[in-house]
Amino acid sequence: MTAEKNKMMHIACGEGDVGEYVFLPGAPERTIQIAKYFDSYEKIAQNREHTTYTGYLDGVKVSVTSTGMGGPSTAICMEELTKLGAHTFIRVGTCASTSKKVGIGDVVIPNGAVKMEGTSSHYIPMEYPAVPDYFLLKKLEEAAIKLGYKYNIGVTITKDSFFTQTEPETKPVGYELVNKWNAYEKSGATSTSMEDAPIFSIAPTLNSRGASVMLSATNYNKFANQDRTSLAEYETRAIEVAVEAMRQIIKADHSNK
Ligand SMILES: O=P(O)(O)O[C@H]1O[C@H](CO)[C@@H](O)[C@H]1O
Ligand SMILES: O=c1cc[nH]c(=O)[nH]1
Repeated sequence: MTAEKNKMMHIACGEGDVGEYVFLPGAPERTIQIAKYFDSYEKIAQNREHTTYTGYLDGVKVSVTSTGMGGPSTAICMEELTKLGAHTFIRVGTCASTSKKVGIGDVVIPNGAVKMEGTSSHYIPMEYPAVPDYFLLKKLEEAAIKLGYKYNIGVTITKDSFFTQTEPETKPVGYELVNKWNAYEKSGATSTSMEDAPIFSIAPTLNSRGASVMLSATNYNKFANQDRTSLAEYETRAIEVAVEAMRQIIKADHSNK
């Protein structure tokens, strides 16, 4: 925390500002879209890439904080939220399809993440797998079924760099990137984005739980241009699944107390 205001250095939230249950979109603009699903909400803070709203779901305090893009800011965000009492994190993101099984507008719930990124290795050994919390994963799947959305459960690829995925052949190490992306695909990975592996890896080290639900922004074609205007009509699907799952997680947690 900073000395003067007792606020966390990056997310700019202080004691009592956030709930134990937190949604983690990458994009700051998505925070308000998620907060609108709360029973009530207020804007708490905005600093750098981190915007936070806090409100209530079925009487329990919950928050949404944007992580920004990629592992480093996501790690900072989770660390600071944990210091303020958060213990359950659901990423609500967008991803690209890396499989014919996933089309644009599909809901994607990762059951593991390829660590094509560097942040998780600051916490845990590289050979240790990045997997979401199983209970959270189950609740996300149940929510997708309840809401009737087409969903995929599969391995996601977390990368540190966007354009080395969308145009790998143009990069100096393209010879390696292209082969890696082909290998991940042949190994069955169904999606890619930029925050899942750090969330899955860091959560247990903070005695917390992490999982992810994403909306596929593309059809199977990692080189396609993405038309973001066509996304708006689908984006709420991942949010709805995340909110419904969080309600059920909260209910289960409280009935177990
Ligand atoms: O949709 P969000 O959560 O912003 O995440 C995805 O979008 C960004 C890249 O465009 C990366 O952060 C990627 O993970
Ligand atoms: O292509 C995409 C879309 C969303 N997120 C990514 O990381 N890549």
